[in-house]
Amino acid sequence: MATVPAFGLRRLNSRQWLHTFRPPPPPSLSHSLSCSASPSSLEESEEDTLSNTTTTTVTTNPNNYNKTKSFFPKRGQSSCDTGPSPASASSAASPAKRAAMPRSVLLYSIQVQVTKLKTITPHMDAVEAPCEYAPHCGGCKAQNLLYEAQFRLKEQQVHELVVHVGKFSSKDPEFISIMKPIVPCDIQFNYRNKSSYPRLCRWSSHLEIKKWVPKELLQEQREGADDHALGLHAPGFFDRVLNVDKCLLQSEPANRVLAAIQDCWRDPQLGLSSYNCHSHLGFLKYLMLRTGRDVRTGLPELMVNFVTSSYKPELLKPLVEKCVAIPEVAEVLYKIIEECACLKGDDSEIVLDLFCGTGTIGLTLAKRVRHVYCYEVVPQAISDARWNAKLNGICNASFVQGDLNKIDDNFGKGFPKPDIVISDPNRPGMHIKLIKYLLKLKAARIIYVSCNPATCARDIDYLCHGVTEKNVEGCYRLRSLQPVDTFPHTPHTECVCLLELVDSWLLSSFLPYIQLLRFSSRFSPVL
Ligand SMILES: C[S@@+](CC[C@H](N)C(=O)[O-])C[C@H]1O[C@@H](n2cnc3c(N)ncnc32)[C@H](O)[C@@H]1O
Repeated sequence: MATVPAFGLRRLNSRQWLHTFRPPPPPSLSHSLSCSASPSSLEESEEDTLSNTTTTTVTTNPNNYNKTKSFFPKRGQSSCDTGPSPASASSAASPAKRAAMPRSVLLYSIQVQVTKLKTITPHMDAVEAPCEYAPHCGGCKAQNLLYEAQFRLKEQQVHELVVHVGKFSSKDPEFISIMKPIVPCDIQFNYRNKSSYPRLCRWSSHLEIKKWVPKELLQEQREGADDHALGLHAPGFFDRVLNVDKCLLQSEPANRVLAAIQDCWRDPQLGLSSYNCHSHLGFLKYLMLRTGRDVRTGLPELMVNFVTSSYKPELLKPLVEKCVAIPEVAEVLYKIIEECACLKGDDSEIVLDLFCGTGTIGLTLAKRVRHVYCYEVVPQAISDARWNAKLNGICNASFVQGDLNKIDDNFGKGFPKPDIVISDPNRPGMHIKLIKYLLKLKAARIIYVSCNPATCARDIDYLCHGVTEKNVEGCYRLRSLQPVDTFPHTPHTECVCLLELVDSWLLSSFLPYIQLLRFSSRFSPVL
């Protein structure tokens, strides 16, 4: 991922994976990292000038990128770099910023040390974050950026990655029709249907002994406030939890359940203790809220999952009684996938659904195809997928549990050649073994769904252009790339890419002409 919009600042994430697959990009691909900085070594007048600009240039060559760099520049942090070349200065910085840059920045290597951070002028797209926890939580860092600016940045990010990492030319006239404009999210809040992730992730709702308190509230805390918290991880701490009564991203019903639990779980009469991850003492560990819909009735459903250190369901009974359920689901992504699949609808096609999770994509398509073969590594997801198929009365879907990073030559023997492959990997993207397999399989169409535009760009590059270092030839053509903003106020963007096998693309492009030729030759002896 190239840049993350936040507070008018831009951060360049680590692109460690590039080391493994590609040589570093040429210097022309460097981007700039914006941060407020006061170089203490510069003269007074220059310091003033520079602190009024907002730019310090740091090259994004992955070899130079310091993985431990924090999201925001920190006091005392220093970075050593060459000043922008006249070329990059002219392209990367606005004329106003360029004019404000001291000459030394343009001509010499500089070391910048951050001594003071101060917002001089808010970014023109800055808005007030609607969530009271935004300054402390860190879950949705882009909340105080105008939503329109958020999704434009995401669109630009996908575009840049597809050009620089995917090596598609933006000058190619066809590229304009391939790159679709981003689909913004209709629901900018309350869209999240799951509010719990692995332990180290800040988005888990945790019950832990260590309550994290913002600095300004420390006094209040010392004056006897409760030291237990149910909420989200404080940024950068695995053992501190910021108490949260409401999260604007999770669904309204999930918030109502959270409020009901917050209301009573500390009641001493219930005898509930929160878990301490250091001493391993305590009962309540995690709370997971998942919003969904009953597939038979379409009625809303909310799953509330308490993770405890021991099995004592009777202790949870009072909390369970407090919980209510009303859901919300966003289905736009599945509609786009279905459109891309362009199914004939005559029950003749075979679909291979890779990384199927609980089978949602495959099952959405199953009623219009001959058979769907689905693969997934998590056994529980496979049994849920089978259950989903049963509930929906779908008999033409098979689910296989297996690790797609460890496929061997036998992979593919269990199903006929698919017409369409759906691949929806998690953030690391597809393993090279799977890419090689797909290039050998040569299905007519691949729909690549991705939650990480960087690995998506890499994988479509491999599928279309091959991997020279590995002697692999690409055989697909990118037909469309649709970014979808499924997670407003966070840096995440989903992409749905349609790739067509070059042979079948040529055939479908020239088929009308071939038919015309045949038709003409039948009626015209000249041809
Ligand atoms: C982005 S989710 C896809 C979810 C699914 N397509 C859906 O719409 O619900 C990625 C899925 O890939 C699975 N996965 C991750 N690594 C895998 C691997 N090496 N082999 C097979 N499945 C894997 C994850 O468990 C997860 O369910």
